[in-house]
Amino acid sequence: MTGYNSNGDVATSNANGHQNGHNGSSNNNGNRQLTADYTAQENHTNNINSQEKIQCYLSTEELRALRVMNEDTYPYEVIQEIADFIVKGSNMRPKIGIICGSGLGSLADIIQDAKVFEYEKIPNFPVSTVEGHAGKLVVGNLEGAVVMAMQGRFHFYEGYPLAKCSMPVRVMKLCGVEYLFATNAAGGINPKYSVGDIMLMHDHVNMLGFAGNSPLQGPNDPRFGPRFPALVNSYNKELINKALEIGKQMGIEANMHVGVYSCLGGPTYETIAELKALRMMGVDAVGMSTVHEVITARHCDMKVFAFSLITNKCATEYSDKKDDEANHDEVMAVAKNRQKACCELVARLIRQIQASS
Ligand SMILES: O=P(O)(O)O[C@H]1O[C@H](CO)[C@@H](O)[C@H]1O
Ligand SMILES: Nc1nc2[nH]cnc2c(=O)[nH]1
Repeated sequence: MTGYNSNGDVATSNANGHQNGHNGSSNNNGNRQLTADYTAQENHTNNINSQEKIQCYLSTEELRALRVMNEDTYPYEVIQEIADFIVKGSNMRPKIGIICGSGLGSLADIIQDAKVFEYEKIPNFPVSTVEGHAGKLVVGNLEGAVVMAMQGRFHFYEGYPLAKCSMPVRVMKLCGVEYLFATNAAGGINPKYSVGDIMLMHDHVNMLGFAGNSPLQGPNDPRFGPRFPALVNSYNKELINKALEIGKQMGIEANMHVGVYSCLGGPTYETIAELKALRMMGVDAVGMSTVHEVITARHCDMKVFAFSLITNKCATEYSDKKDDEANHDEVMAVAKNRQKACCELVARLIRQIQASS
């Protein structure tokens, strides 16, 4: 059920009167607090009487997320306002946009002369609710280029519609961004991949698209791009080749692959049968993000470079071993261990883009 607190924020509870969200566990900011009282509208199974006041423990971020989730689509003008806010507030016009994957937020820490915007202070911006996604937009200089980096992306499983998950890519476009660098943590399905490897994305299988869901659903605004965009050649070959060359220079070519990523809705990790099916479809790595961002970026004609950090090996055979189960702590730990290599790859590639422009 849904109710509203005194600030007009939306708060929800399930049939047992417990709040929806994270089952009482702490969110990424750890500042869970009493944020709302609301009047229960009906009897609950735990005998809370009708009209009795109950307390709702959602963090301020979660309440704001719920409110933003319930907003409708983002028209061009609203996205323009957000872009103007960022360009004016930073006094910079970025050329490269970076989306940091789970545990890869340090990609934004290497940005110099940074102007940092917390998502909750950006008008009409969603907020991050996942651990490992700090919820900050960082604008500044990296290897001679002005970049804007999202320390925290939005996922479908957080409750945001896909168009909202990838709305920041359009903000990037209207800020002046020409290149999207999207990174993610992913499970390796290709048996040749090891934990810690980097897979440069050269294609994707859009499972959410198979199910009839797209960030471009709804009326098309031609100021962003065409109604029916083509997606072959979505991943810029020149940038992939440059990254492979950089991998050699860094001495990590044995841990680098070029492969196919697939995005599932999450938040569950995959079953063995699903992983087998994905492998049969030619998928090398699986996650819960990136594809809708790439679609949105290609729709508005941005050049795309994307890679997956393989944070866990996906089991494709049945076994009783607990080790076979993916978990987010492991994902974060591997990302932390490999963040230096990921940062270096991104920095060197940006240096090359700058050198050749
Ligand atoms: O894709 P990113 O944001 O890197 O995160 C990946 O890791 C999380 C699961 O551990 C999911 O959010 C999945 O999408
Ligand atoms: N769907 C999915 N997302 C991930 N993110 C990191 N690892 C995984 C995984 O194994 N599956």
